[in-house]
Amino acid sequence: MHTFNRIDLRRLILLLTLTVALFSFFNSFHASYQTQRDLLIHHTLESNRVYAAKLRLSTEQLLDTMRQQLTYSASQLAERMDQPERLAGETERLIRQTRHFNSAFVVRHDGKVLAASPESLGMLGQMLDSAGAREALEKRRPLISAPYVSAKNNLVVFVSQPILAADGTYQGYVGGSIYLQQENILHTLLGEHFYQDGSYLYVVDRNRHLIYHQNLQRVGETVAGNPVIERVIRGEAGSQALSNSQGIEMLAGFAPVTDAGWGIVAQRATELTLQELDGLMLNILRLSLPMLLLSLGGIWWLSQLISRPLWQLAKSAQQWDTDESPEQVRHIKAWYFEADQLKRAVLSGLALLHQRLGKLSQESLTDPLTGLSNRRGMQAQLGQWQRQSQPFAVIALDIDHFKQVNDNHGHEFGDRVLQHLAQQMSDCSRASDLLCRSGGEEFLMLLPGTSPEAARQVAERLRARMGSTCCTDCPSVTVSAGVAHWPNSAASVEEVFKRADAALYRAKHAGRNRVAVG
Ligand SMILES: Nc1nc2c(ncn2[C@@H]2O[C@H](COP(=O)(O)OP(=O)(O)OP(=O)(O)O)[C@@H](O)[C@H]2O)c(=O)[nH]1
Repeated sequence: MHTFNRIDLRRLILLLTLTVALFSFFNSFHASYQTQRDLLIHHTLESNRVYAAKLRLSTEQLLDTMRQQLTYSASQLAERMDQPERLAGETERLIRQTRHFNSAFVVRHDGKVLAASPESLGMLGQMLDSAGAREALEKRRPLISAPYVSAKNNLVVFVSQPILAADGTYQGYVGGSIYLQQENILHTLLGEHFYQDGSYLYVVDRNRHLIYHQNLQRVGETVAGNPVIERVIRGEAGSQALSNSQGIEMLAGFAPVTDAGWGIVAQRATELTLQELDGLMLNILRLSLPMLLLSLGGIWWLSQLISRPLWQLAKSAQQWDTDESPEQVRHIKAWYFEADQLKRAVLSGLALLHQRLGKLSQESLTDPLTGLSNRRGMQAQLGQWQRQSQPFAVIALDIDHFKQVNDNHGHEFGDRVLQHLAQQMSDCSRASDLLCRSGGEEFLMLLPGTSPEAARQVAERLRARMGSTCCTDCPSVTVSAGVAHWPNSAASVEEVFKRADAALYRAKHAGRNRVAVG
């Protein structure tokens, strides 16, 4: 019983295969998650890099067009610096026709504003002293200024072109302002590319000032400690995962606009990118679930199929001592090698066991000296006759003066006499009779379906044979016998044996070598 409390093979197989199956499933799920994650991050970085590079080209083209416009204006104005209407007309044209600038100016070499559009600015005739104006006057070459706060308190970037007379004399410059914190050409150019999926971009100048950002509040802000900005203002292009100035993980692509000293950064929050992955993995899980359940069912079924023969063999071990067990074992379907070998071994073991048990049981019911039944053997047979209400006669036999035989001729001789009597009993009886050595030199013959008289005759015949035929080298040995019958002599079986014993006692007392009927 104890062994059956232990975990069985089926559960072990189930445990093992389920562990392996679930481990493999989650391992491949995890690997798939990691691969998809890396792929998604790689794709986002790459698309942001390509996107930044594309906008860099667009921005460079825009700046180029602006310069061409201003170069054209400068060439038109070189000989007309003394014609205010022409100057005003040109600044107006720059604003209205090109739509590149929020305001346009023609400034004399000493900083005086000769023309300004829109007129509402009220700048005409003023002396400019802003950073952009000073820089343009000092450097006297085409310029894109760093962002600065203009005279009208706008955060601007100023693009200017020197006006040179035919002899090369510097006369001033013509330029346009881009108001960074208002609708401007950069918004038109960059804003239309703004993604709706959480991607966004910004532009910084060489001093890390934001000159374009979707959030206008941030324009003009200086961003420090951002590795991508550091790289892009060094002139590098590429992509990088980073933690931005607000501590948010970002996937950024970047490209420098070298001429202007600007850097364009396109980025998307890593978390937003990976949100797609959660949905993707859930989908994978949902799609693979039916297969997983099917596999688990298969594992359960297979584990049962594999363990069943061994379990049946193990269970049969509880009943190996019964006569039915070989038949039960034979019916076990041992469909694979090990189970088949075990079944064969069990069957041959069982055959041997039953043979031994049979022999042992035979030996336990038999008297070893004479080969007749002993008392236990006789009881077994008697029980059967009683159940069948089978009448029988009893002959109780006892060798006369057997002690003397032993004393005079030795114990071995005595044994041979006992064997001889057994032989004679056998010769005088039928196959259905039960012959038994019930004690030392006491014997019983049970004769089923035999009348008291017929039994007496058998006893008489036996007595006569013993008297005349003993061993060749020994004096004649006689026997006395008492006969009784069940149910004629007594109602109970115990009583009928007593009756036979009593008859034997009488035969002894009457002089031995005779038969008495009880
Ligand atoms: N050789 C031999 N002798 C046995 C065996 N079993 C019992 N005996 C002997 O049988 C003898 C029986 O003696 P008793 O019971 O005195 O009976 P008896 O000498 O036959 O005398 P009565 O029965 O009165 O004729 C004893 O001496 C036992 O030792 C046996 O297996 N072999």
